[in-house]
Parts: sequence; C-alpha cells; structure tokens
Amino acid sequence: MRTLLTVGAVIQSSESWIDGPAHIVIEDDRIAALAAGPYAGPQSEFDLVIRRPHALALPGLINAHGHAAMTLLRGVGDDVPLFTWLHERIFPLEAKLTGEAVYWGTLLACWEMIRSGTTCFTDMYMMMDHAAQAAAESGLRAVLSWGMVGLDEASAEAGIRNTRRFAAAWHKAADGRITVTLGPHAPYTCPPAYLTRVAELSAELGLPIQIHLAETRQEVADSLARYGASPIVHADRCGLFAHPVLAAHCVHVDDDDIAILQHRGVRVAHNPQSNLKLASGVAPVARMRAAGVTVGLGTDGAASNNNLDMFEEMRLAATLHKGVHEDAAAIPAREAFAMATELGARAVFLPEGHGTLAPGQPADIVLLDMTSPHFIPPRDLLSHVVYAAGADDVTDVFVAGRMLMAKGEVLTLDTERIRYEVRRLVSLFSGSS
Ligand SMILES: N[C@@H](CCSC[C@H]1O[C@@H](n2cnc3c(=O)[nH]cnc32)[C@H](O)[C@@H]1O)C(=O)O
Ligand SMILES: [Zn+2]
Repeated sequence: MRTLLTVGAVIQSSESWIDGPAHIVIEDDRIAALAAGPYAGPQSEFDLVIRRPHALALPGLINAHGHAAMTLLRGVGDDVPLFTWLHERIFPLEAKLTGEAVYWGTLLACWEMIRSGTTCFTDMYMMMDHAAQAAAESGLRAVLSWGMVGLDEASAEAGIRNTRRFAAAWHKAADGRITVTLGPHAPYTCPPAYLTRVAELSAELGLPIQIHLAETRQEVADSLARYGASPIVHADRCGLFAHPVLAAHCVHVDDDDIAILQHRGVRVAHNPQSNLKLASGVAPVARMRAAGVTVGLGTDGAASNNNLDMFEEMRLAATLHKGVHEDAAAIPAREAFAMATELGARAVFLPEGHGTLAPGQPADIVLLDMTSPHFIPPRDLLSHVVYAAGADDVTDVFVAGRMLMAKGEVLTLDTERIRYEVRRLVSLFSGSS
C-alpha cells in the first residue's frame, strides 16, 4: 500500500520542520519519503492520494502513562488526595470491574485519545486481555502492562501468572503495535521481595518494567520510615533498575534520586495534570532534564485528570515549571513538544527515532487544521502547537500508515456503540460501593 499525503507544513521533530507545502510518501506502515514541495513523480503510483493543503503534520503524541479503562471512573473521587482517592473511591469500584467493562472503558479511552492526536498510549490495568483487544481494534500503538499488586500471597501469585500469560499472548501482537511490559503497581503495594521477583521476571522475559514511584510526600516519608530509603533508592536496591524501567510521577525526588535515575537510565513519565489534581505536587522536571533523564508526558487515568488530552499535558509541562521556578525559560515549548513525541517514544521503550517524522520511521502522523484561530497569524508553528492549539484542531490521525481518523471522523471505532455500552456498564457497578 502506497499513500501520498500532501500537507501545508510539517513539524518533523522538536528540532526540524518544513514551514510550507510538503509531501509525505507512506509505504505500508512506514514513511518512505518526506520533503518540501509537491511530489515530483506521477500520482498514479499511489493507491491513495490524500490532499490536506491547510494541514500541519506532526508526529503522533505519545501518552507515557495511564490507565485507559479508568475512563469508566471519570468524575469519581474528585477533590480528594491520592491515598483517599485510591483506597476509598477507586479500589472499591475497581473490585467490581469485569473484563467486559475493561474492554469498553479502554475503547472509550482509545476514542478520546485518537480524537486528541495521540497515536501511542501506555496502560497499566487489570484484565488486560480485554484492554489489548480494544487497543488492537482501535489501531493505536500501545505499551501495556497487567498491574501487579503483592499485598497478599494470592494476588502476588496472580500478578505473576497473569503477566506471563498476557506477555505470551500479546507481546508484539497487532502487527507489532502492542508491546507488553511488566507493571508492579508501586513500592507501597509491592513488598521488596516481590519487586525483586518482578525484576527477575523482567530479565527472564526480556520485557521492561513500569511502576509508580515517589508520587506523594507521604509515600517518601513512609518509605524512609519502613526501608530507610527513598522510593527511588529502595527500588534500586530491590534490583529493579538493573532493567529498563519507566517510573511514573517522580514528584518527590531529591538530587541523589535524580542522579540514580540518570545513572540507571530510568525513564520518567511526568503527569502534570494528575499530580496537580490529586495535590501530589510538581515534579522537578527541569532538574531531571538538566541531569539528562529521559522524561515523557502522560495523562494518568481519567479518574485523576479527568481527560486523556495530551495537548493539555504539553501546555501544562511548558507553563507549570515556569511558574514554579519564576523562570520563563524553564521547559520551553520545544522541550515540552519533545517530551510528548521523541522523548516520550524513548520513555515507553519504542525504537530510536519513533516520535519523529522521517523516512524509515513509522507513519504515526497527526494533522492539525491550520485554518483554526489557534494558528493565526502563522508564526512559529511549534509554539502554536504547544501554547495555543488543542484537541479540537486535530483532523486526521494515522498509525502505522493506517488512517484511524479522517476529517474528524474516527474510522476504526463504533463510537455510538461505545457510548451506549459504557453508560450501560457504569450503571451496573457505580451505584453503591
Ligand atoms: N488494583 C489492581 C492492580 C493495579 S492496576 C493499576 C492501578 O493503578 C491505580 N492508579 C491509577 N492512577 C494511579 C496513581 O496516580 N497512583 C497510584 N495508583 C494509581 C489504578 O486505580 C489501578 O488500580 C489489582 O487489584 O490487581
Ligand atoms: Zn498511574
């Protein structure tokens, strides 16, 4: 399959762009050519020609942390801090979830993510075969993990068993769009010996790990009291960082922690909106970046955000740290854009070069409408994307060369059905808890 896509401008990466008409040749799942100006050869070479003269093409956004099916719990537990939110509001409802609910909740998330220009998402949840099925059907790229909690023997064993089964069934599935990772939930739900077992399983299966780390001040205090070490030092001592790790949050980390993250190559998923909403704090992203830590951006689940819009995360990342440091140069637009694209790709263990538009890279492309007020007057396009644009400006989405959305219409999902099924399912479990 050969597709010719002509657009009005291209942002290839945070470092390079084409500020005028350009064309992209897509061959199967990859970009074969990308250059300024019209395509020189005959258009009859192509199976499909898509003309979008007013579109800005950019790399699809990468959501580096989330819990997709938590769309089902959107609006549950607003305005309470993490511990209360998790233990009193979320866990009791999650205990009632079924595979069917996870399936439809994940489809709802995929719909929302496609509409807002995300082409790859990360998920840590339960009954993940259902989530993977939904991800496969949506056409999105996905980095999935079965959440593991080791608070009692039975759930600890189930976590390992489910992860093994899930990896065997789904790693590299959906034409390679799905990657399986291991998902120990957090040091406060996974005892040290369990974390060590997960580290060993990572080596055995050759799969990376994602975990929540240092999210709240309380988590750090508890870790110091219990283990005499910060969550970062503790996770390192348990052997986790001998393997590729993506650590969500890292809000409360000191310079020693940051040095360990850098030295061990631990990636960080920064979730500014969730951290603000749960009143966890603001991660020291400027210091982590200065130290050379790879930082991606995530939404976290829709029960702590409460949406899955990566444009909001990009803008927050580019504004929040300026305010905190009283430094207008903290996390410039270019840096926030990189965190949502090429750095995000690295954070979620995709091959080098993913998250950019270049020949040889996957055709994961998002088109924005440059006739929108957000792009007028047309100055620095990347600045407009980060500081002005929003999900509403997204018109078309490609993943692995396939169109998931065309002119605002999602092609891969039956959105009417998703709306119906989610309403039906939520009425079953969210009555009284
Ligand atoms: N609870 C599951 C396994 C965990 S899946 C991942 C979990 O992370 C929870 N979660 C979502 N956001 C956050 C966060 O910001 N911090 C900690 N946990 C979170 C989410 O509600 C879900 O329960 C079990 O019983 O086996
Ligand atoms: Zn989370």
